[in-house]
Amino acid sequence: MESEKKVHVVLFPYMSKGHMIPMLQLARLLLSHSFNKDISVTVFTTPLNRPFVADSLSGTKATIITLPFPKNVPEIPPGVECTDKLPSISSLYVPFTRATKSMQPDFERELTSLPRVSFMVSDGFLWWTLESALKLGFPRLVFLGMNCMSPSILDSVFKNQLLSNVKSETEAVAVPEFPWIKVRKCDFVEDMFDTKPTTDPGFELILDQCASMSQSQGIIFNTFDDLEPVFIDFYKRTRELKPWALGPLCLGKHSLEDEGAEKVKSVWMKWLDEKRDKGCYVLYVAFGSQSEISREQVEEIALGLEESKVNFLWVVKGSEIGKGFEERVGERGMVVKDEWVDQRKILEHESVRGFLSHCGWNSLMESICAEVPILAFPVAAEQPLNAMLVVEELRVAERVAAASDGVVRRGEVAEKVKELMEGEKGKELRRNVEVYGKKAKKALEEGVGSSWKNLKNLINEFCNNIGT
Ligand SMILES: O=c1ccn([C@@H]2O[C@H](COP(=O)(O)OP(=O)(O)O[C@H]3O[C@H](CO)[C@@H](O)[C@H](O)[C@H]3O)[C@@H](O)[C@H]2O)c(=O)[nH]1
Repeated sequence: MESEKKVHVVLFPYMSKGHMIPMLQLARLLLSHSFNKDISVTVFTTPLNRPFVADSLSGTKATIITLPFPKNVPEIPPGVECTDKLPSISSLYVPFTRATKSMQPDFERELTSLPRVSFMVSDGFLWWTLESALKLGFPRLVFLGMNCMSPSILDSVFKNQLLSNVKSETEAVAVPEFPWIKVRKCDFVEDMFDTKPTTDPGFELILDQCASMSQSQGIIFNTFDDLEPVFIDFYKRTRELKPWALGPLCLGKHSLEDEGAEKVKSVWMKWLDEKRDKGCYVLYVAFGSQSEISREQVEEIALGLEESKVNFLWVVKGSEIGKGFEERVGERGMVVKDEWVDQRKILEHESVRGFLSHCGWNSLMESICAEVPILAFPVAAEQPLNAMLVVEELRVAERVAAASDGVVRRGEVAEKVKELMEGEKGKELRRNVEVYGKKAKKALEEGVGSSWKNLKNLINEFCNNIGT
């Protein structure tokens, strides 16, 4: 049977844009790799996520299978199948994620009707997919959409209970494995360093995810060898779970739409064109697909941008900005509210010279690839660790400092924004990010790039040397 000779990869992304996007980029990368004649890819998702998945995979031969999302889950409003639609991600992440396990029987039924699976890449949050892989006899690789440094630091903080006895939020403690790196309590999700009863639902979920991860056959990082060699090497030397650096995934072939004739231009792209034509530089401001920022913080950012006097494009999700702001900044600023923008295209625009970012890993990778220096404004999750990587290790970013109440004040925003866009520091960061941007492109160069070769090796390792 012909299908028996082929490499068949199953991908199962978590239902959150920040996780789906890099996994779908991985699908494109697999299908455009020079083994493409031998590779087929099946992506699992749910009905309401299907349009986004299909759009992201347009023009490829990927097969999409939808599984019904669990119904009647207490706390999860009907019709919510993606975390960006949750009324609160911080309080509903656990029940939402737990509910996905009810998809397991349907998932396994579908798998048994598919051609033999060579290996599966599933999101680390979907811990139960390992059971399915073991039951049906194929390898599972785990994907978190992260870099290699952040989970390495998180592991150390957690295992060594590094911050458990530290009272101050801002006291810096050295990480034993990487002593030049200092962590502070305020850089971690509340309570993650305290020992908890194993009955705590959030803690229980993490334990299940970690157990499933450690029994998997490998872990894929959205990074590349030249970006964080120390951390990738550390992971290789000290972990049983084999790391595969395959990024930057955002540099895989864009959709056909991107390559073909230009669609109708959005108002913000036209606005960027106008700024370029007038020789003006623009700061891009965005906080990812779903971040929850307090009203007070949004207001401070707005006033800081106003005070900075720079041109800016601000993509806002689910937040209200104080009255009169847009009128006051006039032509200098554009605010895009609750709309999906093509962030990669914005970052690649000639007028964009800086990125005020919440430090989601996809955003940082996209900024590095577009050679745009960053003003790091971490908000949640592993973002403060990502900020450390880009600020302290790579020196492609500057970081805003929060006041003692955790809020970053307008004056700080204004000062750092000006420095990034017009100051000496901004110039230095731009020089550095240009170097990494070039290395990023090299990593995926066909036949020679480190990530290109890593992907080839991964396919060979799990598919009995097909294509060599
Ligand atoms: O209007 C929009 C909004 C977002 N994006 C894209 O959406 C992705 C957002 O990803 P990311 O920057 O990583 O932010 P989050 O959505 O917050 O991502 C979650 O997932 C990431 C990967 O695991 C983590 O690093 C973050 O901390 C976590 O919040 C990026 O590719 C953006 O280009 C758009 O294209 N248009």
